[in-house]
Amino acid sequence: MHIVADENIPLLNEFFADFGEITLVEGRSMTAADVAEADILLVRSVTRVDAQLLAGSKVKFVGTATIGTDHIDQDYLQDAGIGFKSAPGCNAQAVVDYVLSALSVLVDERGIGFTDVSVGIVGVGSVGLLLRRRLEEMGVTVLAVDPFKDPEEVGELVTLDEALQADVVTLHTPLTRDGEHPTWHLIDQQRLAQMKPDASLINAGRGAVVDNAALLEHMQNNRDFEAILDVWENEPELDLNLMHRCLLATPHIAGYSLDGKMRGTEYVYQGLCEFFGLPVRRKLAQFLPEPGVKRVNFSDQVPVHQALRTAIRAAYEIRVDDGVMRTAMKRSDNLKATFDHLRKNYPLRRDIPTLRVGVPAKCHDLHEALTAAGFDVRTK
Ligand SMILES: NC(=O)C1=CN([C@@H]2O[C@H](COP(=O)(O)OP(=O)(O)OC[C@H]3O[C@@H](n4cnc5c(N)ncnc54)[C@H](O)[C@@H]3O)[C@@H](O)[C@H]2O)C=CC1
Ligand SMILES: O=C(O)C(=O)[C@H](O)COP(=O)(O)O
Repeated sequence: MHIVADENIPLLNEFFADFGEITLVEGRSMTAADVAEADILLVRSVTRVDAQLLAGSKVKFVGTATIGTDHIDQDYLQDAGIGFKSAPGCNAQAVVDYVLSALSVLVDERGIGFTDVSVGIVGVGSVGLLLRRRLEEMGVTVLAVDPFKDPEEVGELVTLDEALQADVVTLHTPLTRDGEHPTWHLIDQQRLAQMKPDASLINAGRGAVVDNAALLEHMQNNRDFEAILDVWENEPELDLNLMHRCLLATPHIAGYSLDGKMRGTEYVYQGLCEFFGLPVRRKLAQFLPEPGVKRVNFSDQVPVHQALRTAIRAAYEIRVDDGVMRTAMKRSDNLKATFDHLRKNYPLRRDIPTLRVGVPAKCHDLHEALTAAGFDVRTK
């Protein structure tokens, strides 16, 4: 069989070489000519997969190594009898780590602790639910909203109006344009006006869930309002004025831990095996390397809040990604290419649970707080 795959999918040979020859293609510029002779198409979020790309091709199966599926015309795939598999939850942990790192910066900026803020979570799926569990175990007040979920399964839910009253609102919905509760421009001028004037908005979902022009205008009129954006309306195009006004800005890398990306490949491989009725022979654990940073130790002198933010930032330091993006954009004469270059050349990062943290046996509060945040805590 012939496989055409986005060149940015990791472990392609390790997982898929047994299926046939693999041709690598640049995902964003993939054309119908690239896929015409393919039996299997493997993509990431930057390839629009629809009739325009696939009509007349031999493609029997499409896999996307991503959580999001807004780039896939699933109705077309179904009508055309083409198999499909995405990677639900593959990088949820990485996005949670991103939000925890962002929160650590926000509370530092305000000279407060994690438990001094309330967090509104919009969308309580893989990412939102994991985030909710981590935050609540850390003692943070959460106001969660999800019109499609049952509180029996995801915990107490509030209305969007109520969630928007939180100190920090973080968005984890898919991008949808129709149905009962579409998310396109869910956060618009009116909703922004409902938020506290000194609130913070985090978007690590999809750019167009926020009306970016309205957000910039809102921030120009409310100097204490902060935004942390990983995703941008119309990316890889970017409104530089919006980026400059954001407290933290990153190039759609919230989910880019090595664990998350490789897990995405594994989930698609499993879907492909199922589709063709073949046994699953490969497992991610065969290929994941040892973490670069393996252990952080704390003494009994460190306050819990300080240990938490140090450990979170040892695992993932959002300010580095923010700095790299700002510098690259400043020097760039092609913003779209720079945005994609930053993503393609993203440095190695591991999920929080891969970091072992040593704490003295007598420090029960510290043990509890770090465990709540997801670390592999050991007493020493
Ligand atoms: N920045 C990044 O690198 C990444 C971004 N994402 C984005 O994050 C999104 C969420 O990821 P998951 O939690 O894994 O997806 P999921 O599908 O597990 O959960 C999404 C949740 O949003 C809810 N939802 C839908 N419409 C809503 C609305 N109008 N209001 C409130 N809730 C609504 C759904 O009911 C569902 O529970 C993905 O669709 C993807 O677009 C995902 C991974 C990485
Ligand atoms: O999984 C998702 O959904 C994401 O947003 C991915 O992290 C995006 O990564 P790319 O597919 O654009 O490389």
